[in-house]
Parts: sequence; structure tokens; C-alpha cells
Amino acid sequence: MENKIHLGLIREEKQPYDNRVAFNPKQCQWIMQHYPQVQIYVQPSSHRCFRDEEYQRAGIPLQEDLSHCSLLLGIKEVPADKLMAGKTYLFFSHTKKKQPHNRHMLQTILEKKITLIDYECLVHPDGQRILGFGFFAGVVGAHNGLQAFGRKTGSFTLQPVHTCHDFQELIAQYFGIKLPPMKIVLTGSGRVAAGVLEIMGLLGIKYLPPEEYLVNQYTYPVYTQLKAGELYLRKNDKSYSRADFHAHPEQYECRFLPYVTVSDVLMNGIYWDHNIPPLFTPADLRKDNFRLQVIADITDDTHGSVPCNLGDSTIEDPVYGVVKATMTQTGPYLPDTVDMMCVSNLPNELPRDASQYFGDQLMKYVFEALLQPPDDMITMATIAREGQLTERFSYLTDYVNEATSEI
Ligand SMILES: NC(=O)c1ccc[n+]([C@@H]2O[C@H](COP(=O)([O-])OP(=O)(O)OC[C@H]3O[C@@H](n4cnc5c(N)ncnc54)[C@H](O)[C@@H]3O)[C@@H](O)[C@H]2O)c1
Repeated sequence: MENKIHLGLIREEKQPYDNRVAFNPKQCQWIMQHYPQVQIYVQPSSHRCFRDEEYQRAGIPLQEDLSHCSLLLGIKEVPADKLMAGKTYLFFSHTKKKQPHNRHMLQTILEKKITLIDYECLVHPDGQRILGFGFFAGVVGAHNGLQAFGRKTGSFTLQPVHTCHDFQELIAQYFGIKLPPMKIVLTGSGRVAAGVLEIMGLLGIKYLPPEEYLVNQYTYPVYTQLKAGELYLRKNDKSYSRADFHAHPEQYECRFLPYVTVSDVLMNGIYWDHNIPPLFTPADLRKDNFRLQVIADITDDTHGSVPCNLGDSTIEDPVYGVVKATMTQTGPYLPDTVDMMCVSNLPNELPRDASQYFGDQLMKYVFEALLQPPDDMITMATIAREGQLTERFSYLTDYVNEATSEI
């Protein structure tokens, strides 16, 4: 008993409550079978996508008090008053960019001599992030985008994702669906794009290379995918180098404009930052040849890569219209508008599948290292160790030393 590692799955306490979890009941079961030194406990929750009874049935004890656990796993930020002193926590802390609203939480983590490992900072040796929810954001975003196009044109009906129990139930409705001729352009090549591609494949939408897609008309639904190298070229020599683009995006121009004149739907999944040129401008939106009717902005930055993203929509009310002439918000599914799907928490619409996918990656690439410190990957993702900022994150010193106004 003494040598057991006690691991707790904490209840999500941040408002609004998140419904995801790091490990589902089956994954907990698997871990305890394969790592006999590990005992998992689950803090009861009324809002987790897997019910307390599902954990109980899998033989995972429910326990309100997790003070005997050394390792605590959550998803979102943990409110400061819920943080337990001296523990090791894993969650998405959103502190590495000095986000003001999480300063007080990080200050408390240091005061309480906590070790914080941030999922976002866990990377493979080549720098690729190990954990993320992008794949299911892409799945849900693509479905929502198509659903909006069906409603706007009256040509087909899809059920909202959040009314489906899980991914299997979602895709069961694709059986027999006949989509009208339509042209879909997808941007990006990361996890979000992979999720969108999954939906394109499940619906049998045909892929076409960009150069064919641009010039031809089709009597069936088609899509093309534009990766960063097809979207951005350096202004001076019309070349693209990934490393150079990441370092100096302002020296690149965006080549997306022709696609707004030939596409019905944009599924946006590129990475974006303020110095990366947007896909088109408000002036382009006003032009007569602006054909896009629906934009599923999965990347979802307000006035970001898609300038007519006027702010987030919600899972319950996922689409709003934008009047093209004035770029002002209006109701969805109206003529002469572009419909925007800008939900910022898409994976929460399929939380059971999103959680399982997350837990799988965690089990495969992180779990063993977590049990056998020290490990380079874990060390690099450790923002604080026993109440001290680690060397790699020492740049956060001024952030934590500032007085907190946002508690
Ligand atoms: N709406 C939602 O619910 C939701 C959910 C998850 C992700 N997202 C957003 O979707 C976007 C894509 O996410 P993802 O999971 O596909 O990401 P990813 O990490 O899997 O892929 C990102 C892509 O951007 C490129 N990239 C990485 N750093 C870059 C940089 N500094 N400059 C330019 N390109 C860079 C990568 O090469 C990769 O092709 C992100 O903006 C993310 O915040 C939204």
C-alpha cells in the first residue's frame, strides 16, 4: 500500500463547467491493470461527460477528498481556493503567455508549494505538441459548418452534434445523406484539419487539388485543402519556408482571395497570430464576387484570420449572420449574408470521444514518464516545481510578482 501512487481525477470547478476528463472509466481500468502500483480515485461530478456510476461500474472508487493523492489530473484551470498544497497537478493552466486572468492561480500554486505540469507544454522531441483537442474540434466544426449550409440553402438537414450521445451516433445520421453540389475550402494541416478531413471522408466528399478546384465546376460536392505553404508566399521572392514563415509571417502575403470567389463554404483550421495576414479583408467581403455563404471558423479568433468573425457563438446557438456590406451582425440563414460558426469550445460537443482521444495520447506518450521522474519531456512541461518557477519558465517571474487585480 505504501508504494502505491495515488492518482486523482479532479472535478472541473472552473465556470462555466467543462464536461471533459483526462481518463475515461475504461482507460482508468486499463491503467490500474497495467500499472499495479497505480490506484486511481475519481472526485464525483454532476457535469462530467462520464457519469460517476460509469466509473463505479469500472471499479474506480469515487472519493470527494483527494488529499491522499499525490498526482491530480484535470482539464481546465483550477480555481485558486481548490488547489491543494504540496500536490502535483496536470492541467491546461494557460499561464505561459502571462494571461492576466490566471496570474492569481499561478501565484497560489507557488504559495502552496505545488508542482504544475502543463499539458500544453508536453511536446515530442521534434517540438510537436502531444496533447490537444483539435481533432474533435475539427470534426464538430466541419459538421456544424455543413449543417449551417444545409439550413441556409434548405438542401439538407443534419442534427446538432450536442444532441448526439457520441461520435458513433453523430455519424450514423450520415447514412443516406445526399449533399448538393458544393465547393468547400479547408485551411490548415494540423489536428483541426485532420478532424475536418475525417468528416469529408465519412460524407464521401471528393478531394481535388487546389489548381483543379479553382478553375472547374462540379455536379457533386468537392473540397480542397490549403496548407500554409499554399496559402502564404514570401512577398519578395514568392517562396515558402515553414521555419521562416513561423519566424517572420509579416513578410508573407496571403494567396487565399481567389478561393472566396469559387467556394461556398470555408472551414478554417489554420494557426493564426496577429502578425499573420488574414485570409481576406472587409473590402473583399463587400465585392459582388464574394461567394462564400458559410464560414466554419474553427481557428476562431475575433477579427483574426477571418475578419468577419465578430466574436464567439455558442454550442446552443452556433451560427450568426454577417451583413456583407456593413460587416455587422445579424440573424443566421438570411440572404446576402455570410453565416459564421465561431464556437470556441467545439470539443465539448463531443466530450466522450474528445476525452477518450486525449486520454489515449496521455497514456501512450506521457503516463510512463510521469511515473518515473526525472524525464526530459515532463521537466520541459513543468512550470513550477514545489512552489518554484522552473528555469525554463523563470520568465514568468515578473508576471507572478505583479499585484493581482483579476481574482
Ligand atoms: N474552436 C475550437 O473549439 C478550437 C479547438 C481546438 C483548437 N482550435 C484552434 O484551431 C487552430 C488549429 O489548431 P490545431 O489543433 O490544428 O493545431 P496544431 O498544433 O495541430 O496545428 C497547427 C498548425 O499550425 C502550424 N503552426 C504552428 N505554430 C505556428 C506558428 N508559430 N506560425 C504559423 N503556423 C504555425 C503547425 O505547423 C500546424 O500545421 C488553433 O488556432 C487552435 O487554437 C479551436
